[in-house]
Amino acid sequence: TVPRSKGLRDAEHQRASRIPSQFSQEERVAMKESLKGAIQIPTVSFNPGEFNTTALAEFGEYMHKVFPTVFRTSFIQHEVVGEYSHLFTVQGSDPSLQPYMLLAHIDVVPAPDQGWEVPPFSGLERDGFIYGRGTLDNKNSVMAILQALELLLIRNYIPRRSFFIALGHDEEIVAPGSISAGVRGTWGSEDLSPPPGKGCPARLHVDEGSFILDGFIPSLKKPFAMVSVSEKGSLDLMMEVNMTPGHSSAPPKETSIGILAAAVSRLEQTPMPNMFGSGPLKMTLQQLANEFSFPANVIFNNLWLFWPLVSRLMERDDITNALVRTTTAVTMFNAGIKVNVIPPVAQATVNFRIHPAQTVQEVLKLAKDIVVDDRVQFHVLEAFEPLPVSPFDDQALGYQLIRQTIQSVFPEINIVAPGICIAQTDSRHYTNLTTGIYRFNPLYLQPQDFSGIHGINERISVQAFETQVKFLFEFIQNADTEQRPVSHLHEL
Ligand SMILES: CCCCCCCC/C=C\CCCCCCCC(=O)N[C@@H](CC(N)=O)C(=O)O
Ligand SMILES: [Zn+2]
Ligand SMILES: [Zn+2]
Repeated sequence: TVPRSKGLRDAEHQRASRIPSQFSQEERVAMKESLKGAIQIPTVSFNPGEFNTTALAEFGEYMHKVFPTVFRTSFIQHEVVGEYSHLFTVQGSDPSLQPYMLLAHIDVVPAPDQGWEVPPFSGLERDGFIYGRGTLDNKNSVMAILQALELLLIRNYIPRRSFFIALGHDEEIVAPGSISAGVRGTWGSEDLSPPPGKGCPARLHVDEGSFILDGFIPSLKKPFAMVSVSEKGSLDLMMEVNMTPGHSSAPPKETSIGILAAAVSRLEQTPMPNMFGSGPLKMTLQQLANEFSFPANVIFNNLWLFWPLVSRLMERDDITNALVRTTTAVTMFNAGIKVNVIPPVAQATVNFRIHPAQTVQEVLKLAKDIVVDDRVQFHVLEAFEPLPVSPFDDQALGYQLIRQTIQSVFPEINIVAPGICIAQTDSRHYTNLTTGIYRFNPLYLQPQDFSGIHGINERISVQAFETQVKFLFEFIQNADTEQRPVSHLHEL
């Protein structure tokens, strides 16, 4: 017989208080319409201090309108932080259980119309998909978290474990002093230590930053859930060349633009070293090894022998290349004042995403050694070291809760593997609060969908959004456990 594992709760308790994640047709229509309404509010972050404040204020009112029960429940405290971020404190019935935090962000990156099949802030539904900026990054999470809570409350749910919902308005802005995630203002300044009365630091923390990945690795037969237990660092480096302006009829051998363009070209043509094998990727691939078809399964089960081949193969694709090295992206270039004036200054900004085996300083030095031109000045605009790896063993409550919820909501997914987020998330601001920081969006993601994030035709299927709500509906209840989850039920 299958030994009855205590699991997260014993069966009797689960049956007595578990609320099934089944939604009426009316609720399903309402949740997708709520997401569409959220997408239609253009909460765009442009640059530090440059937000669409009208849209951000409108979004705050919109949440009140579509989630009335959340806002009128006595054990839920809502605070506006930094004018446009929102912190919900959901007080559980058992104060001995450490709280956790769900994180998402309201702001989105700009979306020029060109290239979009539908206007990027229309929220139009087409062929089962809702299109718009923020459908994957990250209004889907904002709305799914609040929608799940609203549906639970309507069903008289009372949480045992307290939790926070932190909805930031400046996640897409990387700037010194920004109050990313909005909660920083609540928790205090840099140290993020919770003020009195906010309870003990969060026990775990779930944010955007990975997905159920489908089709990212050739010869990997089926999709798998990657829970990002760390994230790459970042370095925003502004390079500048200054020269005496003059008449373009008698130009110098090189202008500031030419000097800087050559420096930038050298950076682009000299990739940072391949660090395969010195980060979480090797562990991810080892967990996936038996999911690959022959001969890949032999290769990934013998990385001690085949790692040089694998590291080279990973370089071929932009996304998997981002897993094996620090990436270099020249994202801004500004220079010149008039066609007949020698340009006094040229500036280029390079966005490095730092592999966990490197540091900001190492990347900065490598960049200087590649540019090798004293006329190019280096200005560090913003930098974050790669994050520490969060625990993902059987005793790691956060990881196991995510894993358990994946297995119940996505029974077809039989691999849940730890990995690294190639982008940055607001979770980097919370390392003072917990070591259990996990990044996972309960959505299938295919490579073509990834190109919609910060790109064109960002979209989410209606079904995927409904399942995301279901995941959170289940996760919040699963988090009520007071025991450590059993990560492996005994098989027959
Ligand atoms: C071995 C398996 C293959 C792994 C493939 C990974 C595919 C990509 C998966 C997830 C990437 C996560 C992207 C969503 C989060 C993006 C959050 C974001 O845009 N952050 C900003 C924040 C900022 N302003 O810095 C960013 O620029 O990173
Ligand atoms: Zn995001
Ligand atoms: Zn983003």
